[in-house]
Amino acid sequence: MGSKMPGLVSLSYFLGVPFLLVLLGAALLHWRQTPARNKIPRAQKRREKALQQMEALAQRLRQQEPDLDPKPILELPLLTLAQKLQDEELSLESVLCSYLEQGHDSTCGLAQFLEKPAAKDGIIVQILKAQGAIPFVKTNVAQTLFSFDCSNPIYGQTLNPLNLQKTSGGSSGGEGALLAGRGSILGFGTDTGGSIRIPASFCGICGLKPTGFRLSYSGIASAVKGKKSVTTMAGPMALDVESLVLSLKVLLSEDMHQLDPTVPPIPFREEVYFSKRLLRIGYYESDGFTQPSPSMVRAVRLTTGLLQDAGHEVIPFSIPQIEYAMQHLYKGGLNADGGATLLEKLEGDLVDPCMKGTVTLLRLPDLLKCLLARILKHTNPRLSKTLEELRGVGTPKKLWEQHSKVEKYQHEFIAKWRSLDLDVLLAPALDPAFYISYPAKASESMSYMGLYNLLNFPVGVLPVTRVTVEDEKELAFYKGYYGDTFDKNFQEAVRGSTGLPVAVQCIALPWEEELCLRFMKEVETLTKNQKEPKE
Ligand SMILES: CCCCCCCCCCCCCCCCCC(=O)NCCO
Repeated sequence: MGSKMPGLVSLSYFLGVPFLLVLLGAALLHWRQTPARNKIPRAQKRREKALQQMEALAQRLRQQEPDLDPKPILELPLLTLAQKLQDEELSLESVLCSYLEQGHDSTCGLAQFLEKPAAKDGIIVQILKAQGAIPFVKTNVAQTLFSFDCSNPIYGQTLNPLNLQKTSGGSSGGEGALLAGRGSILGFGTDTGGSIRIPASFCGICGLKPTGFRLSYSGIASAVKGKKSVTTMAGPMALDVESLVLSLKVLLSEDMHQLDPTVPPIPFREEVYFSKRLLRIGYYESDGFTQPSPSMVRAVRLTTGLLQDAGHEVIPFSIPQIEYAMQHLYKGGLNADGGATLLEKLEGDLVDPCMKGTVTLLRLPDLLKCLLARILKHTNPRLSKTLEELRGVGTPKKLWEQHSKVEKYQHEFIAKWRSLDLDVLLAPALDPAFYISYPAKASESMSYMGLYNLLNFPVGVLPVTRVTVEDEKELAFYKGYYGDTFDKNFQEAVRGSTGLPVAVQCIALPWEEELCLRFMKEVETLTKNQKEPKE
């Protein structure tokens, strides 16, 4: 320091103090503008170190307990495991999670969110910890969470443990892969368009997207906050329905409302979950927007058949105005700000391939979006409409109009449901797992999932069958409803999936999580008793 000062003094003597100040200002500005992506190598080194530490600990445990076989423990349903822990048959340190946890980054795959460790635990984490859960890992997500792939420039792509050429799905794909690989027994994700349900479906596990605000969302990192017409929700992912039930029971304790009074004080209603009343079940095989894969149709047919044999009534249902709901209400609501918030979070970052298409379109000047939308109107109507919606709603008045259109649609949907006197609804889940990089290319197919974020209904996903050779053969004739590139990409995305899990969605009206889970349990019991399909 001492030797530098005389240099500075003599420099100021020759160049003058103002020049030095300008120089200092420029250096300061440069320091402030250091792109967020510069933090990525440091995060990668931290992960490398953490993996090495984990390996060393595992090695030590193997030496200390050479006879320990964790498989039978990790295969246990959460309920049995909890019982064994209570009875002190087991003393196990394990369990979950991907939310704000004190001292840890929650990056959403964004460089801007690196090196900003949470000051305290989020509310879900607080309650789970208080009940004895031990969060042990944070899992990978899609950059910004606005994708149903699971890849970001910091930690890379998460693969599907059931087929390494396929994605685990996303955005909560790290949880899906970890659970499917029996590396955990309970995980948590967030869902704006299927982010809990798609990884569950692609990886053959169970997931629940509750009604918005039934669980606290406080202390969950998010790239885009403030959107009201499409509800984002936190929810559990696990190996079976009972585990989802247990986690919900724990979370819906008095603590949840005390810690976050914006959450309604509705405890878990056991009487609804354990009711044996026969159900009136609506169902559909296609949403009318994305032609389902052959295995999606077969999964619904198989399940309705079993439900009917068990004495339930099944009634065909059709989705009202699906194109309007997905194109205008869902996409328009998700991008009401013209993508400004999302683009802001990507400033100075590398853009992951799973986000490139959306980001490129969002970055186009408004005039160009408008022009392209017109040009593509007849040749690619879906892309044309997307471009229109990506322009944003424009004014606060238009935003309120958008909100009220969503409310109107919700009520129309409920009126249709009520006119058929339905208890619950059965629908295809999006699957089988896509090849890597295909979620971005076949984004329209998330219509099966996004609809229920728009409606804000609770939905659970569970596997019911696996893709057969017959399903694969039938896929060769897939045309799609629009015959556009999205449809062609969907057909390519789901190819080569023989043996991979196929799920269904179990849907209930808002705040009816217990009924939704009861329906899931019924489907799980009936389909588990089925013979495995011939591959
Ligand atoms: C040439 C390709 C153009 C693609 C344009 C796509 C425009 C936007 C389409 C909207 C797709 C939205 C996907 C959202 C997935 C949300 C996943 C999710 O649930 N995330 C959880 C966040 O909490």
